[in-house]
Amino acid sequence: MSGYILAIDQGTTSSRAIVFDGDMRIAGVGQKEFTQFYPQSGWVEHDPEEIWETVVWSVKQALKDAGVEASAISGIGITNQRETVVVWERESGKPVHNAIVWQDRRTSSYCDKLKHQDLEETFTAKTGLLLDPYFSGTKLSWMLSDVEGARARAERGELCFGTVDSFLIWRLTGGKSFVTDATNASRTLMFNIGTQEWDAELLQILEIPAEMLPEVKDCAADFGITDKSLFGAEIPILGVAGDQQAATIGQACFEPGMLKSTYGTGCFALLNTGEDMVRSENRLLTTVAYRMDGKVTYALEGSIFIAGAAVQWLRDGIKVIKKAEQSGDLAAEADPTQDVYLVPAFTGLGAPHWDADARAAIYGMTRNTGPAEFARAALEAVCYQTRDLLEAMHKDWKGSGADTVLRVDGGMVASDWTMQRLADILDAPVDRPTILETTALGAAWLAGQRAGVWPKQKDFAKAWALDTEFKPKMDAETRDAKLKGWRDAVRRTLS
Ligand SMILES: Nc1ncnc2c1ncn2[C@@H]1O[C@H](COP(=O)(O)OP(=O)(O)O)[C@@H](O)[C@H]1O
Ligand SMILES: O=P(O)(O)OC[C@H](O)CO
Repeated sequence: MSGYILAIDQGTTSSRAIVFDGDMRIAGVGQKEFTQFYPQSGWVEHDPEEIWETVVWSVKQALKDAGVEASAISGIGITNQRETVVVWERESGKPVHNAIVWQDRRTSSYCDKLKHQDLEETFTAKTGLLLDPYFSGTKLSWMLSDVEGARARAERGELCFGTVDSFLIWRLTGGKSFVTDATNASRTLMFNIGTQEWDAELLQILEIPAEMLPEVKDCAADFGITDKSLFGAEIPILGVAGDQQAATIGQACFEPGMLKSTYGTGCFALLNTGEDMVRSENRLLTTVAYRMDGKVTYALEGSIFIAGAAVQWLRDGIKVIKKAEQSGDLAAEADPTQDVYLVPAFTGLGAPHWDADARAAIYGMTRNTGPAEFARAALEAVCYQTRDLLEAMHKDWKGSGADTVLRVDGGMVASDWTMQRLADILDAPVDRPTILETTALGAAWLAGQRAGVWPKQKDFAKAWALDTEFKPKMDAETRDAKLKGWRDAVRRTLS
């Protein structure tokens, strides 16, 4: 069998497919952006058909780029934007509504209502999550209430719910497999992360019929076989994980205490806590890092909604840069005597504040403030927020090893300026690996080791290679003053 593995990385702004060779090196890539719909303030939707088309296109392109036939692929690993809700007809596979994206805040008042009924603790105890519109459950509930006839159809078993992985597998297998994995299930607000089952009580509260939920499998499992008509050969789907969990795997954070942070549209830091379901006292999430051979490894997660999205705002919103790559150089030109802070609560604030109603603000502007200070403030905001998450993690995690370095990945880590500033603000080293497509690599590894063509966990971890270690250089006085300024700015922004 060849060692070629195909990873499908279905992200928030684009679909990507990567063919890896037997030495786990990238052999071919296909990538396509798709449309973001903003039907109302705070609402974000995707067209599932467009997601599907961009995935199929990307896979074909990646195979072409690698010069490899589908028959040479030993297995597929799928990773995806998490929490995003798709509902489709069981008969036809047709979606009944646009996908409601993880960033969408439309269920904010529904979450408040559940909180006022004192239900947050019930959800947190079972799912490790909080009552925030971010997660799938209240979004699915909204779809069943607001799409005409949907709840009755779901009760009759005519509709399927899935996160994006389930929808893609359904389509890839010609409707033969209706499955998900434990990491994606753990983000829905309906899955009990202790018992590893859909939770009847939570489904009842959210008024969701169990008939519409997929079977939950390990991250490395037999998820189905692709329909031959799609790529010219049947390929087994052998690995699935939500994108942040796939990045944790791709970064080989397999030991308790190991920590990664991914800087894409948002930023998500995951700390491996091993078999311990650590309950946060600092508003972090308890979630499934991965489930292999029926054994669950848990993580503490800090989720920040805006990271690279702040760079997009510099580019598309206030137009101070033309390309994301320019943000670091512009920030480096900023006047060091100006203390300008951006609190990027464009869609509320995630961990550790969970303030859905806060909105972004800039503080400390003078007549001399210009594009360079905006760029620095946007990039520094990501660093400060990471520091807030890591401080919360250190308080929650009593095990050893949480002082270890942070492994980083995602589009934003290409910026040396940002990574150096991150190390300075954290006062800790930041490690950037040679392979920045860590998310895709994690999904590919799940499939590759399952197919028996890639190394098992220990040898895979040994293959992790450092590109650059950013060491802190900022003096303590400067850092403390900056952190104080940031905390003041956040306090003034909270709703
Ligand atoms: N050199 C750079 N400096 C700063 N930000 C960057 C740079 N390159 C890309 N980005 C940001 O990274 C994000 C894309 O990262 P990616 O991991 O592909 O995200 P996603 O998976 O969420 O679509 C974009 O928001 C972009 O603005
Ligand atoms: O698409 P990304 O990389 O921004 O990741 C989105 C997360 O999975 C949302 O929880």
